[in-house]
Amino acid sequence: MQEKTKQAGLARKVSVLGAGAWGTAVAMALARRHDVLLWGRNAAALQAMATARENTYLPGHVFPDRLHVAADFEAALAHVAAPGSLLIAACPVAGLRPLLQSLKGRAIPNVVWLCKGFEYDTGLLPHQIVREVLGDAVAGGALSGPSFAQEVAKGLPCALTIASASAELRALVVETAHGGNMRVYSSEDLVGVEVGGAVKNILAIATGAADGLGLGLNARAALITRGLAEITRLGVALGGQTETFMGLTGMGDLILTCTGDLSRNRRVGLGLAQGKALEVIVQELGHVAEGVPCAKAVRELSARLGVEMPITNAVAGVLFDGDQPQAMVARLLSRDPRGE
Ligand SMILES: NC(=O)C1=CN([C@@H]2O[C@H](COP(=O)(O)OP(=O)(O)OC[C@H]3O[C@@H](n4cnc5c(N)ncnc54)[C@H](OP(=O)(O)O)[C@@H]3O)[C@@H](O)[C@H]2O)C=CC1
Ligand SMILES: O=C(CO)COP(=O)(O)O
Repeated sequence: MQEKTKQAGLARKVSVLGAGAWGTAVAMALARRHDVLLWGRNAAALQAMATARENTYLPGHVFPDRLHVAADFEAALAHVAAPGSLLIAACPVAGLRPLLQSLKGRAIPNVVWLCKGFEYDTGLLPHQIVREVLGDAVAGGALSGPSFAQEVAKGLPCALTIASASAELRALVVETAHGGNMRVYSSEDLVGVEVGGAVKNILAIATGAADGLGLGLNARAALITRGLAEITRLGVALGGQTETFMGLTGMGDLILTCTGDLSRNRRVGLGLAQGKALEVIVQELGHVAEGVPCAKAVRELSARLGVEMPITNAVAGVLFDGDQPQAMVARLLSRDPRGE
Protein backbone atom coordinates (compact mmCIF):
# COMPACT_ATOMS: atom_id res chain seq x y z
CA MET A 1 0.00 0.00 0.00
CA GLN A 2 2.87 2.32 0.90
CA GLU A 3 4.49 1.43 -2.42
CA LYS A 4 1.30 2.39 -4.27
CA THR A 5 1.09 5.74 -2.51
CA LYS A 6 4.69 6.50 -3.38
CA GLN A 7 4.16 5.64 -7.06
CA ALA A 8 0.93 7.67 -7.28
CA GLY A 9 3.07 10.79 -7.55
CA LEU A 10 4.78 9.58 -10.74
CA ALA A 11 3.75 11.59 -13.82
CA ARG A 12 2.82 9.35 -16.73
CA LYS A 13 1.95 9.81 -20.40
CA VAL A 14 -1.68 9.15 -21.22
CA SER A 15 -3.55 9.40 -24.54
CA VAL A 16 -7.34 9.36 -24.54
CA LEU A 17 -8.88 8.37 -27.89
CA GLY A 18 -12.44 9.70 -27.98
CA ALA A 19 -13.42 13.24 -27.05
CA GLY A 20 -17.01 12.79 -25.94
CA ALA A 21 -18.22 13.64 -22.44
CA TRP A 22 -16.60 10.70 -20.67
CA GLY A 23 -13.28 10.64 -22.51
CA THR A 24 -12.93 14.34 -21.82
CA ALA A 25 -13.85 14.05 -18.13
CA VAL A 26 -11.35 11.21 -17.61
CA ALA A 27 -8.68 13.14 -19.51
CA MET A 28 -9.33 16.18 -17.31
CA ALA A 29 -9.12 14.12 -14.10
CA LEU A 30 -5.83 12.49 -15.17
CA ALA A 31 -4.34 15.78 -16.43
CA ARG A 32 -4.34 17.07 -12.87
CA ARG A 33 -1.29 14.79 -12.38
CA HIS A 34 -0.18 13.51 -15.79
CA ASP A 35 0.59 14.67 -19.34
CA VAL A 36 -2.56 13.84 -21.25
CA LEU A 37 -3.35 14.05 -24.97
CA LEU A 38 -7.03 13.99 -25.94
CA TRP A 39 -7.79 12.87 -29.51
CA GLY A 40 -11.21 12.76 -31.21
CA ARG A 41 -12.53 11.94 -34.66
CA ASN A 42 -13.88 15.43 -35.32
CA ALA A 43 -10.97 17.72 -36.25
CA ALA A 44 -13.09 20.90 -36.26
CA ALA A 45 -14.43 20.13 -32.78
CA LEU A 46 -10.87 19.52 -31.54
CA GLN A 47 -9.73 22.84 -32.96
CA ALA A 48 -12.59 24.58 -31.12
CA MET A 49 -11.67 22.72 -27.90
CA ALA A 50 -8.02 23.73 -28.19
CA THR A 51 -9.07 27.38 -28.47
CA ALA A 52 -11.85 27.43 -25.88
CA ARG A 53 -10.07 25.03 -23.46
CA GLU A 54 -13.39 23.26 -22.92
CA ASN A 55 -15.55 20.72 -24.76
CA THR A 56 -19.13 21.49 -25.83
CA TYR A 57 -20.02 17.96 -24.64
CA LEU A 58 -19.08 19.20 -21.14
CA PRO A 59 -19.80 22.93 -21.15
CA GLY A 60 -18.41 25.08 -18.35
CA HIS A 61 -15.52 22.78 -17.38
CA VAL A 62 -12.14 24.36 -18.20
CA PHE A 63 -9.29 22.01 -19.17
CA PRO A 64 -6.33 21.72 -16.78
CA ASP A 65 -3.00 22.97 -18.21
CA ARG A 66 -1.59 19.47 -18.71
CA LEU A 67 -4.47 18.42 -20.96
CA HIS A 68 -3.52 18.88 -24.62
CA VAL A 69 -5.79 18.36 -27.58
CA ALA A 70 -4.35 16.28 -30.45
CA ALA A 71 -5.97 16.38 -33.88
CA ASP A 72 -3.17 14.14 -35.15
CA PHE A 73 -3.86 10.45 -34.44
CA GLU A 74 -0.19 9.55 -34.95
CA ALA A 75 0.84 12.13 -32.35
CA ALA A 76 -1.62 10.63 -29.86
CA LEU A 77 -0.05 7.19 -30.40
CA ALA A 78 3.52 8.47 -30.29
CA HIS A 79 2.75 10.16 -26.96
CA VAL A 80 2.20 6.75 -25.32
CA ALA A 81 4.90 4.74 -27.12
CA ALA A 82 7.11 4.40 -24.02
CA PRO A 83 6.50 1.56 -21.53
CA GLY A 84 4.44 2.63 -18.51
CA SER A 85 2.23 4.87 -20.63
CA LEU A 86 -1.50 4.36 -20.96
CA LEU A 87 -3.78 4.39 -24.00
CA ILE A 88 -7.45 4.90 -23.16
CA ALA A 89 -10.17 4.08 -25.70
CA ALA A 90 -13.06 6.37 -24.81
CA CYS A 91 -15.48 5.87 -27.70
CA PRO A 92 -18.90 4.18 -27.54
CA VAL A 93 -19.05 0.40 -28.08
CA ALA A 94 -20.05 1.00 -31.71
CA GLY A 95 -16.74 2.75 -32.33
CA LEU A 96 -14.48 0.33 -30.46
CA ARG A 97 -13.84 -2.18 -33.26
CA PRO A 98 -12.93 0.45 -35.90
CA LEU A 99 -10.75 2.31 -33.39
CA LEU A 100 -8.89 -0.88 -32.46
CA GLN A 101 -8.45 -1.75 -36.11
CA SER A 102 -6.53 1.48 -36.56
CA LEU A 103 -4.22 0.35 -33.70
CA LYS A 104 -3.51 -3.07 -35.23
CA GLY A 105 0.16 -3.79 -35.77
CA ARG A 106 1.25 -0.79 -33.65
CA ALA A 107 3.38 -1.11 -30.53
CA ILE A 108 0.60 -0.60 -27.96
CA PRO A 109 1.64 -1.94 -24.56
CA ASN A 110 -1.43 -1.07 -22.44
CA VAL A 111 -5.03 -0.37 -23.46
CA VAL A 112 -7.93 0.57 -21.21
CA TRP A 113 -11.49 0.99 -22.51
CA LEU A 114 -14.33 2.97 -20.96
CA CYS A 115 -17.32 1.91 -23.06
CA LYS A 116 -20.29 0.11 -21.52
CA GLY A 117 -22.30 -2.28 -23.64
CA PHE A 118 -22.44 -5.32 -25.89
CA GLU A 119 -21.64 -4.89 -29.58
CA TYR A 120 -24.91 -4.49 -31.50
CA ASP A 121 -24.31 -6.97 -34.31
CA THR A 122 -22.20 -9.62 -32.60
CA GLY A 123 -23.36 -9.52 -28.96
CA LEU A 124 -19.70 -9.39 -27.89
CA LEU A 125 -18.41 -7.63 -24.77
CA PRO A 126 -15.66 -5.02 -25.24
CA HIS A 127 -12.86 -7.33 -24.03
CA GLN A 128 -13.93 -9.92 -26.60
CA ILE A 129 -13.76 -7.29 -29.35
CA VAL A 130 -10.30 -6.28 -28.14
CA ARG A 131 -9.14 -9.89 -28.22
CA GLU A 132 -10.62 -10.44 -31.69
CA VAL A 133 -8.90 -7.37 -33.15
CA LEU A 134 -5.63 -7.03 -31.20
CA GLY A 135 -5.09 -10.60 -30.00
CA ASP A 136 -3.81 -11.62 -26.56
CA ALA A 137 -0.43 -9.87 -26.70
CA VAL A 138 -1.82 -6.49 -25.59
CA ALA A 139 -2.52 -6.02 -21.88
CA GLY A 140 -6.02 -4.57 -21.62
CA GLY A 141 -8.72 -3.76 -19.11
CA ALA A 142 -12.09 -2.13 -18.56
CA LEU A 143 -12.38 0.93 -16.32
CA SER A 144 -15.96 1.14 -15.09
CA GLY A 145 -18.15 2.16 -12.17
CA PRO A 146 -20.67 4.82 -11.12
CA SER A 147 -19.34 8.02 -12.66
CA PHE A 148 -21.26 10.79 -14.35
CA ALA A 149 -18.89 12.75 -16.60
CA GLN A 150 -20.10 16.15 -15.40
CA GLU A 151 -19.27 15.32 -11.77
CA VAL A 152 -15.84 13.91 -12.61
CA ALA A 153 -15.08 16.97 -14.75
CA LYS A 154 -15.95 19.12 -11.72
CA GLY A 155 -13.48 17.14 -9.62
CA LEU A 156 -16.17 15.64 -7.35
CA PRO A 157 -15.36 12.29 -5.67
CA CYS A 158 -15.97 9.00 -7.46
CA ALA A 159 -14.90 5.37 -7.21
CA LEU A 160 -14.12 3.17 -10.20
CA THR A 161 -12.90 -0.38 -10.82
CA ILE A 162 -10.22 -1.48 -13.24
CA ALA A 163 -10.87 -5.02 -14.39
CA SER A 164 -8.18 -6.96 -16.19
CA ALA A 165 -6.58 -10.38 -16.32
CA SER A 166 -3.22 -8.62 -16.16
CA ALA A 167 -1.93 -7.75 -12.68
CA GLU A 168 0.59 -5.34 -14.24
CA LEU A 169 -2.14 -3.46 -16.11
CA ARG A 170 -4.32 -3.26 -12.97
CA ALA A 171 -1.39 -1.88 -10.98
CA LEU A 172 -0.53 0.64 -13.69
CA VAL A 173 -4.10 1.96 -13.85
CA VAL A 174 -4.35 2.20 -10.06
CA GLU A 175 -1.02 4.04 -9.91
CA THR A 176 -2.08 6.39 -12.69
CA ALA A 177 -5.70 7.14 -11.79
CA HIS A 178 -6.04 6.56 -8.05
CA GLY A 179 -5.59 9.73 -6.06
CA GLY A 180 -7.22 13.05 -5.27
CA ASN A 181 -10.97 12.59 -5.49
CA MET A 182 -10.77 9.40 -7.56
CA ARG A 183 -10.55 5.99 -5.90
CA VAL A 184 -9.68 3.06 -8.14
CA TYR A 185 -10.33 -0.51 -7.03
CA SER A 186 -9.17 -3.50 -9.04
CA SER A 187 -10.80 -6.74 -10.09
CA GLU A 188 -9.90 -9.80 -12.13
CA ASP A 189 -13.53 -10.28 -13.14
CA LEU A 190 -13.56 -8.62 -16.54
CA VAL A 191 -16.77 -10.35 -17.60
CA GLY A 192 -18.65 -9.40 -14.43
CA VAL A 193 -17.51 -5.78 -14.59
CA GLU A 194 -18.42 -5.40 -18.26
CA VAL A 195 -21.81 -7.10 -17.95
CA GLY A 196 -22.80 -4.84 -15.02
CA GLY A 197 -21.82 -1.70 -16.92
CA ALA A 198 -23.67 -2.81 -20.05
CA VAL A 199 -26.98 -4.04 -18.67
CA LYS A 200 -27.52 -1.25 -16.14
CA ASN A 201 -28.07 1.09 -19.10
CA ILE A 202 -31.07 -0.97 -20.26
CA LEU A 203 -32.48 -0.97 -16.72
CA ALA A 204 -32.05 2.82 -16.50
CA ILE A 205 -34.31 3.12 -19.56
CA ALA A 206 -36.90 0.94 -17.79
CA THR A 207 -36.68 2.96 -14.58
CA GLY A 208 -36.86 6.28 -16.43
CA ALA A 209 -39.99 5.06 -18.22
CA ALA A 210 -41.60 3.92 -14.95
CA ASP A 211 -40.76 7.22 -13.25
CA GLY A 212 -42.01 9.15 -16.26
CA LEU A 213 -45.31 7.27 -16.09
CA GLY A 214 -45.61 8.27 -12.42
CA LEU A 215 -45.54 4.68 -11.15
CA GLY A 216 -43.87 5.69 -7.90
CA LEU A 217 -40.85 4.92 -5.78
CA ASN A 218 -41.99 1.39 -4.93
CA ALA A 219 -41.98 0.46 -8.61
CA ARG A 220 -38.57 2.08 -9.04
CA ALA A 221 -37.08 0.03 -6.19
CA ALA A 222 -38.64 -3.15 -7.57
CA LEU A 223 -37.20 -2.51 -11.03
CA ILE A 224 -33.72 -1.80 -9.67
CA THR A 225 -33.73 -4.89 -7.47
CA ARG A 226 -35.15 -7.25 -10.06
CA GLY A 227 -32.85 -5.60 -12.58
CA LEU A 228 -29.87 -6.53 -10.45
CA ALA A 229 -31.14 -10.14 -10.48
CA GLU A 230 -31.23 -9.94 -14.29
CA ILE A 231 -27.70 -8.56 -14.51
CA THR A 232 -26.47 -11.29 -12.19
CA ARG A 233 -28.17 -14.13 -14.09
CA LEU A 234 -26.67 -13.03 -17.40
CA GLY A 235 -23.28 -12.22 -15.91
CA VAL A 236 -22.97 -15.59 -14.15
CA ALA A 237 -24.07 -17.41 -17.33
CA LEU A 238 -21.24 -15.64 -19.16
CA GLY A 239 -18.67 -16.56 -16.49
CA GLY A 240 -18.80 -13.52 -14.16
CA GLN A 241 -18.64 -13.82 -10.37
CA THR A 242 -21.79 -13.20 -8.31
CA GLU A 243 -20.05 -10.85 -5.85
CA THR A 244 -18.97 -8.51 -8.67
CA PHE A 245 -22.61 -7.59 -9.28
CA MET A 246 -22.94 -6.36 -5.68
CA GLY A 247 -20.03 -3.95 -6.18
CA LEU A 248 -19.37 -0.57 -7.80
CA THR A 249 -19.71 -1.75 -11.39
CA GLY A 250 -22.91 -3.70 -10.67
CA MET A 251 -25.24 -2.39 -7.99
CA GLY A 252 -23.32 0.90 -7.69
CA ASP A 253 -23.63 1.91 -11.33
CA LEU A 254 -27.16 0.50 -11.52
CA ILE A 255 -28.37 2.71 -8.67
CA LEU A 256 -26.61 5.79 -10.07
CA THR A 257 -27.93 5.38 -13.60
CA CYS A 258 -31.47 4.40 -12.64
CA THR A 259 -31.93 7.28 -10.20
CA GLY A 260 -29.70 10.12 -11.42
CA ASP A 261 -31.21 12.54 -13.92
CA LEU A 262 -27.73 13.12 -15.41
CA SER A 263 -28.10 9.66 -16.98
CA ARG A 264 -28.74 9.76 -20.72
CA ASN A 265 -30.29 6.27 -20.58
CA ARG A 266 -32.68 7.24 -17.82
CA ARG A 267 -33.62 10.28 -19.94
CA VAL A 268 -34.45 7.95 -22.85
CA GLY A 269 -36.96 6.21 -20.58
CA LEU A 270 -38.41 9.52 -19.36
CA GLY A 271 -38.81 10.60 -23.01
CA LEU A 272 -40.51 7.33 -24.00
CA ALA A 273 -43.00 7.82 -21.14
CA GLN A 274 -43.84 11.24 -22.62
CA GLY A 275 -44.71 9.50 -25.88
CA LYS A 276 -41.71 10.88 -27.78
CA ALA A 277 -40.27 8.89 -30.69
CA LEU A 278 -36.89 7.27 -30.01
CA GLU A 279 -35.22 9.19 -32.86
CA VAL A 280 -36.40 12.49 -31.37
CA ILE A 281 -35.19 11.56 -27.89
CA VAL A 282 -31.75 10.54 -29.16
CA GLN A 283 -31.44 13.71 -31.23
CA GLU A 284 -32.42 15.89 -28.25
CA LEU A 285 -29.89 14.09 -26.02
CA GLY A 286 -26.97 14.89 -28.34
CA HIS A 287 -25.03 12.04 -26.68
CA VAL A 288 -25.00 8.27 -27.02
CA ALA A 289 -27.46 6.20 -25.00
CA GLU A 290 -25.75 2.79 -24.95
CA GLY A 291 -28.81 1.06 -23.47
CA VAL A 292 -30.59 1.32 -26.83
CA PRO A 293 -28.31 -0.85 -29.01
CA CYS A 294 -27.46 -2.94 -25.94
CA ALA A 295 -31.13 -3.88 -25.36
CA LYS A 296 -31.25 -5.51 -28.78
CA ALA A 297 -27.93 -7.31 -28.32
CA VAL A 298 -28.83 -8.56 -24.82
CA ARG A 299 -32.33 -9.70 -25.85
CA GLU A 300 -30.76 -11.92 -28.52
CA LEU A 301 -27.87 -13.11 -26.37
CA SER A 302 -30.06 -14.01 -23.38
CA ALA A 303 -32.50 -15.88 -25.64
CA ARG A 304 -29.57 -17.84 -27.06
CA LEU A 305 -28.27 -18.65 -23.58
CA GLY A 306 -31.71 -19.41 -22.11
CA VAL A 307 -31.32 -16.67 -19.46
CA GLU A 308 -34.56 -15.07 -18.30
CA MET A 309 -34.44 -11.27 -18.69
CA PRO A 310 -38.02 -9.97 -18.58
CA ILE A 311 -37.18 -6.29 -17.96
CA THR A 312 -34.66 -6.22 -20.80
CA ASN A 313 -37.17 -7.91 -23.12
CA ALA A 314 -39.86 -5.41 -22.15
CA VAL A 315 -37.50 -2.47 -22.84
CA ALA A 316 -36.49 -3.96 -26.20
CA GLY A 317 -40.20 -4.37 -27.03
CA VAL A 318 -40.75 -0.63 -26.51
CA LEU A 319 -37.59 0.37 -28.36
CA PHE A 320 -37.83 -1.94 -31.36
CA ASP A 321 -41.30 -3.51 -31.62
CA GLY A 322 -43.51 -0.46 -31.13
CA ASP A 323 -44.82 -1.57 -27.68
CA GLN A 324 -46.14 1.27 -25.54
CA PRO A 325 -44.33 1.94 -22.22
CA GLN A 326 -47.64 1.24 -20.39
CA ALA A 327 -47.72 -2.18 -22.09
CA MET A 328 -44.19 -2.81 -20.82
CA VAL A 329 -45.36 -2.34 -17.25
CA ALA A 330 -48.47 -4.46 -17.77
CA ARG A 331 -46.31 -7.20 -19.31
CA LEU A 332 -43.98 -7.24 -16.29
CA LEU A 333 -46.83 -7.21 -13.75
CA SER A 334 -48.74 -10.00 -15.46
CA ARG A 335 -45.91 -12.52 -15.17
CA ASP A 336 -46.65 -15.62 -13.07
CA PRO A 337 -45.64 -15.42 -9.41
CA ARG A 338 -42.35 -17.07 -8.51
CA GLY A 339 -39.84 -17.42 -5.70
CA GLU A 340 -37.56 -14.41 -5.28
N1 LIG B 1 -20.80 10.12 -19.93
C1 LIG B 1 -20.63 9.38 -18.85
O1 LIG B 1 -20.94 9.85 -17.74
C2 LIG B 1 -20.05 8.00 -18.94
C3 LIG B 1 -19.96 7.33 -20.14
N2 LIG B 1 -19.44 6.06 -20.17
C4 LIG B 1 -19.33 5.32 -21.42
O2 LIG B 1 -18.33 5.91 -22.24
C5 LIG B 1 -18.65 5.71 -23.62
C6 LIG B 1 -18.59 7.07 -24.33
O3 LIG B 1 -19.60 7.87 -23.75
P1 LIG B 1 -19.57 9.45 -23.79
O4 LIG B 1 -18.23 9.98 -24.04
O5 LIG B 1 -20.26 9.91 -22.58
O6 LIG B 1 -20.50 9.71 -25.07
P2 LIG B 1 -20.80 11.09 -25.80
O7 LIG B 1 -22.08 10.89 -26.53
O8 LIG B 1 -20.67 12.24 -24.88
O9 LIG B 1 -19.61 11.20 -26.86
C7 LIG B 1 -19.42 10.16 -27.78
C8 LIG B 1 -18.08 10.37 -28.44
O10 LIG B 1 -17.80 9.25 -29.25
C9 LIG B 1 -17.83 9.62 -30.63
N3 LIG B 1 -18.66 8.64 -31.31
C10 LIG B 1 -20.00 8.53 -31.34
N4 LIG B 1 -20.37 7.46 -32.05
C11 LIG B 1 -19.22 6.90 -32.49
C12 LIG B 1 -18.93 5.79 -33.30
N5 LIG B 1 -19.89 5.01 -33.80
N6 LIG B 1 -17.63 5.54 -33.57
C13 LIG B 1 -16.64 6.30 -33.07
N7 LIG B 1 -16.86 7.36 -32.28
C14 LIG B 1 -18.14 7.65 -32.01
C15 LIG B 1 -18.44 11.01 -30.69
O11 LIG B 1 -17.80 11.70 -31.76
P3 LIG B 1 -18.56 12.87 -32.51
O12 LIG B 1 -18.59 14.02 -31.57
O13 LIG B 1 -17.70 13.10 -33.70
O14 LIG B 1 -19.92 12.35 -32.85
C16 LIG B 1 -18.03 11.59 -29.34
O15 LIG B 1 -16.73 12.06 -29.36
C17 LIG B 1 -20.02 5.06 -23.65
O16 LIG B 1 -19.87 3.67 -23.83
C18 LIG B 1 -20.59 5.34 -22.28
O17 LIG B 1 -21.50 4.35 -21.85
C19 LIG B 1 -18.97 5.46 -19.05
C20 LIG B 1 -19.00 6.11 -17.84
C21 LIG B 1 -19.57 7.42 -17.69
O1 LIG C 1 -22.34 5.12 -17.16
C1 LIG C 1 -22.68 6.18 -16.68
C2 LIG C 1 -22.48 6.51 -15.28
O2 LIG C 1 -21.71 5.57 -14.62
C3 LIG C 1 -23.37 7.18 -17.53
O3 LIG C 1 -24.66 6.75 -17.77
P1 LIG C 1 -25.47 7.31 -19.01
O4 LIG C 1 -24.75 6.86 -20.24
O5 LIG C 1 -26.85 6.77 -18.87
O6 LIG C 1 -25.44 8.80 -18.89
